Amino acid sequence: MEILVFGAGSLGSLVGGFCAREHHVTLVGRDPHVAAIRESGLAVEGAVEFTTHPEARTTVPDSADLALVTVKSFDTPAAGRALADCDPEITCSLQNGLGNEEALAAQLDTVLAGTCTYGARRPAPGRVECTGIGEIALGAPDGGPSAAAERAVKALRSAGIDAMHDDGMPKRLWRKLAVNAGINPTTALAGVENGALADGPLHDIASEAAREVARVAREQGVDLAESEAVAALESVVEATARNTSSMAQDVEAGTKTEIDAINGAVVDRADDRVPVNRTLTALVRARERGYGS
Ligand SMILES: NC(=O)C1=CN([C@@H]2O[C@H](COP(=O)(O)OP(=O)(O)OC[C@H]3O[C@@H](n4cnc5c(N)ncnc54)[C@H](OP(=O)(O)O)[C@@H]3O)[C@@H](O)[C@H]2O)C=CC1
Ligand SMILES: CC(C)(CO)C(=O)C(=O)O
Repeated sequence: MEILVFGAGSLGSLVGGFCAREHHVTLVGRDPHVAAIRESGLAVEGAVEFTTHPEARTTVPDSADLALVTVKSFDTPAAGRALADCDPEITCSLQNGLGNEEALAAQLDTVLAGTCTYGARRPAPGRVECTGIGEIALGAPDGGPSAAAERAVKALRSAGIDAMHDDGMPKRLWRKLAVNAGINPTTALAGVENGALADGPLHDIASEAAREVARVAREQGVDLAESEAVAALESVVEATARNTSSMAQDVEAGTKTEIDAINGAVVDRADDRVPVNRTLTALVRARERGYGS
């Protein structure tokens, strides 16, 4: 299969690296990472170790069977516009947050929703570290069967990725949103690892944020119980206790966060009051503007 990974950062390099062992893969990213891969290949380290040689470039190729989108959510509209030039048969978001599929579908025909629980970081150009083996779930954004998802899952599985087709993606996306809405801003603002949310006041803030997400999900017709959202949050806190969340890393580095697609998206979609998500959104936006840093 011709697989294009748009956004060769941490996650894109890891997933693209796996895929390159079985398929023709083009990583679209930025220099110096792209230049290093062209020079010496991509070294995958950590929980899995191998070197692979995907094509790497800074612009999209002419065509692709499957495009995996792994830019941060604020770059999704630009990714959609760039991908329209090569018109992939199937495009799938593996990103966190809400709204990525809609942004891609504004430019592209067959768009799938995806969630990914693999962990990745990029220690240096040409290298990517797998910080945790997880799974990728793909499916139609509105749920139901999808031949495109079946095809994409088959391609990922043949490359050694634990991938599955889920015909209930809306619930899966909202459950992951509840986890990220609880963990990411709370760890970012408190400057702590995920494990600090296991109990005490930070647990209370994160779990109330997750409960609000479940309430908004139900307003949107997605049957996510508050207890299920909190249980998902607690299980990820335990499994990723030593992780510094992506938002905590972004705030620490002074770079833009995905707050708009995570807690901001909950606030935008809420019919009712969501005070914890509203407050977390405002505080992270203030940090992005340099307040309190
Ligand atoms: N890392 C992880 O373990 C996981 C991440 N996710 C989600 O996956 C998504 C990606 O995360 P992550 O990999 O950590 O983010 P990164 O910032 O590491 O990767 C995104 C990459 O895309 C590049 N990029 C953006 N726009 C373009 C463009 N137009 N052309 C070429 N390259 C471009 C960025 O470059 P630049 O920074 O220079 O703009 C960056 O290198 C997020 O939504 C995240 O929440 C989900 C599960 C796990
Ligand atoms: C699951 C979690 C919270 C792991 O750190 C994550 O997705 C992130 O950091 O963005």
